Amino acid sequence: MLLKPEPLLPESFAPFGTLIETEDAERCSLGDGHATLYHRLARIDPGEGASAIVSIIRARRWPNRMLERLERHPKSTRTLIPMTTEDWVLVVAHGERPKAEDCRLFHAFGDQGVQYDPGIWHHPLLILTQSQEFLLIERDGAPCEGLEEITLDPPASLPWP
Ligand SMILES: NC(=O)N[C@@H](O)C(=O)O
Repeated sequence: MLLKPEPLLPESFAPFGTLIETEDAERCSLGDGHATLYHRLARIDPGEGASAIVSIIRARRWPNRMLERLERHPKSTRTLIPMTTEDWVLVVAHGERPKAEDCRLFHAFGDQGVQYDPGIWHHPLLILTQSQEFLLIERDGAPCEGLEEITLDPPASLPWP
């Protein structure tokens, strides 16, 4: 199943979580006008009894165009914000056991981050360069604690080599 990229817009991403970007954000001037604060871009939900932590993921380019699995983190939101300006892409899906045809492929600009709602299926990070770092705001715990995975069989595929 060949996925077709869609632009990452607040309304198209809303069923999966929150798009994090400065456009249309409430803002105020700081430091005598030398800075602008873009306020409350997302609200973190670390899940019951947990706190949120900040981590960094260094993603490497996916080795081929075949996407064979999805993952989810049922207990908390998961916030991913690129630390460099390169565009990137993301794949998300709804449902208890989504199939390749349920997957949506979004093309994100380098100044767009996302916050997945708890339990939203997503593919591991997909970047367009060799390596890119992302700030991750996640539920405190051991790395990958609570991660669930499913296999996409048949796989979904990216529309580029
Ligand atoms: N493996 C990987 O890139 N995972 C991320 O999507 C994440 O949510 O941690």
